[in-house]
This record gives sequence, C-alpha cells and structure tokens, in this order.
Amino acid sequence: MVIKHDPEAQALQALRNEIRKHDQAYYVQDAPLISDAQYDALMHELQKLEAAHPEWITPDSPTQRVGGAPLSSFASIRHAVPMLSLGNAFEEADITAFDKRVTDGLRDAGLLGLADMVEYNCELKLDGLAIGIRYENGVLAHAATRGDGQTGEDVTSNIRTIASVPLRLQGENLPSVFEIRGEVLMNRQDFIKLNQQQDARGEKVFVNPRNAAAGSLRQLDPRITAKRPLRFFAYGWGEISGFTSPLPLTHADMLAWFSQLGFPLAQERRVVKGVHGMLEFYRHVSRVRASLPYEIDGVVYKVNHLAAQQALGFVSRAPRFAVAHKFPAKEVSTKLLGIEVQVGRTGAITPVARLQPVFVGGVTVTNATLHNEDEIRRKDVRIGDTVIVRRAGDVIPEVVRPLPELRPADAREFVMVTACPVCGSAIERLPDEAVSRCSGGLFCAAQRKQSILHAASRKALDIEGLGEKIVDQLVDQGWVHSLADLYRLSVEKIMGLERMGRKSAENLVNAIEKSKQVELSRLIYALGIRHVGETTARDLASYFGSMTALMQASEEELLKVTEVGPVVSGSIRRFFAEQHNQDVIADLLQVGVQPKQLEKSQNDTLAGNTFVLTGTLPTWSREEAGKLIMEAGGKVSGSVSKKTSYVVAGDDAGSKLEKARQLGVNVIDEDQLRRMLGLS
Ligand SMILES: NC(=O)c1ccc[n+]([C@@H]2O[C@H](COP(=O)([O-])OP(=O)(O)OC[C@H]3O[C@@H](n4cnc5c(N)ncnc54)[C@H](O)[C@@H]3O)[C@@H](O)[C@H]2O)c1
Ligand SMILES: [Zn+2]
Repeated sequence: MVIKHDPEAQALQALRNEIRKHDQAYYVQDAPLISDAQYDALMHELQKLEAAHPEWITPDSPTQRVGGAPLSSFASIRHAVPMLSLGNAFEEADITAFDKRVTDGLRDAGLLGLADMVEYNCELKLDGLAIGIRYENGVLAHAATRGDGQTGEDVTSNIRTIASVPLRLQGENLPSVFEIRGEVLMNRQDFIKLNQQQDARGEKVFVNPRNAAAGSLRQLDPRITAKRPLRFFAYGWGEISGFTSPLPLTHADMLAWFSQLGFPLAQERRVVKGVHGMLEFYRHVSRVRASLPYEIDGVVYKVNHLAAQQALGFVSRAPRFAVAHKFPAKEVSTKLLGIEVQVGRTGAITPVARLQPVFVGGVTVTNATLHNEDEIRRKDVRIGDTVIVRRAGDVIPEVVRPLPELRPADAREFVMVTACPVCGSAIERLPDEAVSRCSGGLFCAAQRKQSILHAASRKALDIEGLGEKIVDQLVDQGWVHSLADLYRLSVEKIMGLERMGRKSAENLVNAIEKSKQVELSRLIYALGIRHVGETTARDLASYFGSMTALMQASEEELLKVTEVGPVVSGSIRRFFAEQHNQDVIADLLQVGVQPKQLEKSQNDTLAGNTFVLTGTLPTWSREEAGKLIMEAGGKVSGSVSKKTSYVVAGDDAGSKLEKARQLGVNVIDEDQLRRMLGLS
C-alpha cells in the first residue's frame, strides 16, 4: 500500500495503538495508566489526523468505536440495542452549534415550527459506568456492561447485589421485555471509606470513585461486589417490547415512568428551552456540584420529544439528539512554547513554562511552573512538547508531564542558565540541593527587599523600625538599591514615605546611623551568605578578625574554622568572588560602616579550645559567656562533636549535654568557666 511509508500514516497507526492500549487499561482493567486529559489529548490528535485524511478512517479506529473489548473471563451478552457514548461539548459555542444542528434537523423533518425553540431534558453526567439491565415479564433477567457498545460483559449476579436495583419491576401493566440503562457509581464518602479499608488490608486502592465502581462491579466473585457500596441511577433504556399501553412521549416522562417502576433517578433534572435554558442549567449545576454526594463530570442535554430523538438518529458512536457538556478540566493539554527562568526573593531560580494559552480549571493559563531543573529532567519535558497542565483551586498551574507520543522531531531539551537573568551574577547549585540560586545576593534586584530585611534584622545590623512595609517602599521608590544606600537616606526623604512623621523618620535615621558601629560577626551575618548563620559568622569573625581577611581567605584557611566544611567554604568563596558583592561591601565601608573587631585577649588563655553552651547559666546569658570565651581566644560552636573541648551546661540542659556524655566530652559549669577565664 502507498500509505505504508507515509510518516503521518505511521503516526496515525502508532496513535491508534496507543489509544487502544489505554482503552484496555481503563475499560477492561479499571486501572488507567494516564489521566483523562492525557487520553483526551491523544484522541484529539487522532481526530485531527483523520480529519486531514478521511480516506484513512477505518471502522475499527478508536474514533469510531465505544469503550473497550469485554473481558473474556465474563460471559458476553450481545446488546439488543447498541450502547453508545455521548458527543462532548466544552464551550458555549459548542452548545450553540449543537442546538443549531438539532434545530435545523428538526425543521427539515417538519417536527419544529419556524419560531419554535427545541425543548431539552437536562441531567447530570454521572461519573460511573454504564449498565443495561434487562427485565423479562417484570423480573430481572440479566445485566451487562457497555463493553464495546455491541457486546458487554455479563454482570447479572453482581448487579443483583446492588440494593437500589429492583429485582422485580413495580406495578401491574408491564412490558414483556424492558431494558433499563443507567450508571453504576460510588458516593464520594463511600469511596474514601472503601479505600481506607483496602489500604488497611494491604489491598489495591482505587484512583477515583469511577474506577472503584467499575472495579467493584466487574468482580468474578459477586460476594465481593455485595460488600461494595454501589448505587444505580437510571437515565435511559434499550429494548422495550410487548407493552400494551402507549409509551410516554418525552424523555422526561420516560424518567418519571422509570421512577414508578422502582428505579432511582439522579437529582437536579430540568426541562428547558433553547441554548439559554441549557446554559442556565449548566451554571446552576456548577454551583451545586461540590455538594452532590457523587462525582459528575458535566451535564447532559437530550432532546426531550422522543419522536424528535428518533428523527435525529445516531452517528457511529453517539446519538445526534444528545450532548455532554463537560466541566472545565483541572488538567488539559497544550503546547510548551518555551522555558524561561524566574528569580525569587531568595534568589531561587524557577523554570517557568511558556504555554500556548489554554483554558484550564476555569481560567486561561499562559505560564506554569516546572519547579526546578531536576523535575524537568525527571519528567523529560522538552520545548515543543505537548504537555499536560494542571490547575486545581488556587494553586499555581504546573506542568504535570509531557506526551512523548506527540513529540515533534525538533523538540529541544532545556538548558539551565549560567547567569542570573536579573543581575547577571553566576548561578550556583549545590550538589545536594534541587534549587539553583543567583549568587548576587546583595546586588540582585530580585532579591533586594529580602536581603535588606535580613541585614536589618535583630541578629544582623539590628536596625529598629526598618520593617517590611518600609523596605518595600524604599526599594519600590528606587531610593535603595543596595545595603549601602540605607546610609544615604535623609530624614526629609524618609518623611516622604507613607505614614511617616518627622519623629519616626528621625528615629529610623538614628537607628541606621547607630548600626554603623557593628560587631564584625553581625556584619558578616548581615551579608546573607548562604549557609552562614549567626554561629558561623561569629566563628569567622573571631578567626579572621577583619572583613578584608575573610574576603581574601583561601579555601584551606576557611576549612580551619570550627564547623566550616566544604559546603560552607564553597558558598563563602563564591559569594566574595562576585565583583558585585565586593562592590557593595566596599561601598558600605565607604559610607562609614565600621565593623568592630573583637579584641584579642592578652594571654589567649582559651586558644585552641571549642566550647558549646547549653541550658540556662546562673548569671551570664549564653551570648555574654560566648563573647567572653571568644575574647579569650576560644571558639564557640552550636553543636557537640568529638572536636568539642568543653560543654558549659546550665539548668535544663537537654540533648547537647547527653551527647557530651556519650562522646565523653568534658562538661563544666559557669563557675569552672569563670575560673578558666581567670575571672575568679
Ligand atoms: N484515562 C484513560 O486512560 C482513559 C481511557 C479511556 C477513556 N477515558 C475517559 O473516558 C472518556 C470517554 O468515555 P465514554 O466513551 O464512556 O464517554 P463519556 O464518559 O464522555 O460519555 C458517555 C457515558 O456517559 C455516561 N453518562 C453519565 N450520565 C449520563 C446521562 N445522564 N445520560 C447518558 N449518559 C450518561 C454513560 O456511562 C455513557 O456511557 C474519555 O473522554 C476519557 O475522559 C480515559
Ligand atoms: Zn540575580
């Protein structure tokens, strides 16, 4: 054949096989391998290919068929009347088009006056599985799943276990053959309970109520089905014969009759006219959806008059007289046009997907997060891919996964940027971290607010009154670009900020001025170098004694400082390697910031000793004691290790004391420390 070597024909075959595989998993195994959105995207792609090449459509194409082949472990039942699917509509325009098709069809058939609007019966689209139940002379004879639409699985014994399915029809005058059709489903609450039980017993849990209902009904042992909380709701019929009374004339009256025969109907039914009526029903159901006891995935509109239904007839897999109006999916597919990176307040670099605009979860989405570089690799997302995008509730939309089946030949892999897109500083990523970060902490505009707030905090420069609201304004006004700019602010300028009187402005300027006389350790901490917390800053200050010495320190020297390992030293080296950061520090010294170096003690009594302070000391605060130790040449560390020389324990000392005992580290009290310091 000619089409054999056509790449499009090959793609078409591959798609059909892929879809068949998923039909099998979904309809037969009740265990879908992919989300419905993903499945719908594959189906959509196949429809597009077939529309372009109608000559390639074969009767066995998934677009022409319903469901999956019946499971062979069940006996099969041939449907007297085929069980079909429903056409789908997603937007108002689809509904308008549906109504126009119906209206035109009925006018052509002479069933609708020129000025008349079509009447529709509106129902919920229950998210379970379709079942046909046949009654002979009023008694349940057999029941079958939809299967491939022509032949279904015999689930008679299982259907009999469902309490809401009558074993015998109610009333006197009954048809000799009557087939009811409807949905078997599981209430949300029942589904949650079932999954808890399954989990507790170490058995399979279901992904959603639909699959739980399908899996429970399609059991070879009806005793298992009997234990599952299944429900049945009627919405249609198959063969009806041997009935002496006239049949109802409308769909709504048919439903009313089913109710009399003993079948439960789903709530929220309504007969409406025209597009307006259908859309109003849709909006109403959208509002009550969350309060329904079961899952629905949309609503169904059916032409109400049965004569009109008959005149309209069927296409291959669905009736022309009905349509399912589906709710906006939380997941949809779209094209990934590109990947950009964003810099967060803390310098974290987030890759962001630029998408072909798509309507999902009720809004149009053009961007979605890809979290980080590893996620992109793990999901194997490539630029040019068709991807599944998810948006549930108020969360940020995210790219769930690509559809490799639809990957174009020119799809490209993402390459992480090496320089910050905001400030140009190097991007760093530590081996044990997922996130890449901009290393221009002091300089990067994206991180300005955060880094100034950090520098002003109590344990850093301790600038009272410099809170988030003020920092926001200072940065947004463009008055403060870097830390040093704080020291250039005047009272007059600050008075220009919202709700800032002269007095508070003066206080703030004084607080900023006062912070020029800062201990070296606090200034180091204020720089916001990654992994340099308060304690490390103190260790660095006491070891190097000056900012210049720290900035010039080699890796080897840094590693000599207590508890500075390769990660911390690397972070310090990279920070000072950035020219931008060096400039900010030079600027700080220029505007008059004078870090106070700790006075080295005369005799270096405690040199070479590392102390850990824990618990409440009788007279000194831990900070005071730490300062005294450092002034005597000792080091203070936050955690106990074999390298610790002494643990100074006060009242209520906890795990650190225990650790010291385990490791055999000397434990002393405040008095002993005082003596070592030569203070008593
Ligand atoms: N994830 C997967 O791998 C996978 C595989 C196959 C199918 N699917 C999903 O199944 C869908 C196709 O399934 P489908 O062919 O059953 O179509 P459908 O579920 O979109 O619509 C037809 C079905 O709706 C049900 N229904 C509920 N309320 C109804 C009412 N009031 N009146 C009439 N019918 C009502 C019936 O069971 C009927 O068979 C796909 O769009 C996809 O979402 C997913
Ligand atoms: Zn940056």
